[in-house]
Amino acid sequence: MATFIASGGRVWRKFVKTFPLGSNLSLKRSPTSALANGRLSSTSSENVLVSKDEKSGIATVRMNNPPVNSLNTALLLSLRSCFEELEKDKSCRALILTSNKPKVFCAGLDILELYQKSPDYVGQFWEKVQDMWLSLYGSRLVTMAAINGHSPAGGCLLSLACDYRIMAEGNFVIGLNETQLDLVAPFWLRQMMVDAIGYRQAEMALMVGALYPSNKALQLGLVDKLVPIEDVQTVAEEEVKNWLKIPDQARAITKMASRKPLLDELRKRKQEDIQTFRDETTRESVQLSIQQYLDKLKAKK
Ligand SMILES: CCCCCCCCC/C=C/C(=O)SCCNC(=O)CCNC(=O)[C@H](O)C(C)(C)COP(=O)(O)OP(=O)(O)OC[C@H]1O[C@@H](n2cnc3c(N)ncnc32)[C@H](O)[C@@H]1OP(=O)(O)O
Repeated sequence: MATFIASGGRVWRKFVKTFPLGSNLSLKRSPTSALANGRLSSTSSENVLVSKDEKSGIATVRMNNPPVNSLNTALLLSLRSCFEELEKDKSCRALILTSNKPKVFCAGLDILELYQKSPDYVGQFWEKVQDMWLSLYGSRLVTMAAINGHSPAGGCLLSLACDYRIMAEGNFVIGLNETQLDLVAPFWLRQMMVDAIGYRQAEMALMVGALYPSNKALQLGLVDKLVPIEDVQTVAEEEVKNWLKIPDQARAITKMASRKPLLDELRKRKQEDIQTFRDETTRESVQLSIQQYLDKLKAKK
């Protein structure tokens, strides 16, 4: 039986303040997890579970927002807060982002946050998406997406913001399907897709809102490695350890040099991007498409 330290370090005490510890403090870990050998700190909010191996400095962040980890306001705030706290924690060197519920990594933005809401509300919501992305994409840490299930739209956004993507084999999809909802992926999301799979493939994928099965995603370079679902976490930990053989400072400076232009561009155009999102999302025809998409999701059952 592992012992969990809920307030072992500065970062965790802060978390306890931010997220009152709930009944899920006894974070479940895969018995094969390499972190089982280290000293583990853990804490939890209701929607994000965090554990950190003190020896290696590897944190695992598990999204825990049933049923499908859709990114609502609360989850976006928790993720951002968690990324920022880990960033400040000098002993933290890497972050593995995964789902506490295998089979769905993240279903993307919570569509209900975009449906029948005021322009001000959706504008504020979009700013939370931007801020969460800025904190993950701009992180000094090694960031690894352990994609243990479906990862459409905002789920793909989270994955693309990481340095490396390991996905579960099988019948899971990933991609930017925004146009299927009558939405247009913003420039910074489109750019990450171009950077990952190249201009032509990204252009086609974005236009048709393609969702790719994991083997096709590997072929395109949208993900970097495919493994059986039960091995996703272990392989992510092994991969992180390889990355950590590189000196942190040189790796982080190199990462920032390549990401700074896109980070700066969003910072500069933040208000314009919010305005576009507000205008587009609240358009009557887009609201109708969102309603139809929601109906289609419900009819699936
Ligand atoms: C620049 C200007 C413009 C800019 C606009 C730019 C926006 C760009 C950025 C990103 C946009 C987005 O992410 S838009 C979101 C896009 N997301 C998607 O298209 C994913 C939709 N979901 C799915 O495909 C599936 O749920 C999937 C993830 C594969 C899991 O399938 P499952 O069979 O396991 O689960 P389901 O039965 O489908 O779902 C369980 C319940 O969760 C609900 N649900 C599923 N996905 C949901 C979601 N995203 N938001 C809310 N609710 C969701 C379902 O309706 C069910 O509700 P009940 O029936 O009540 O139980």
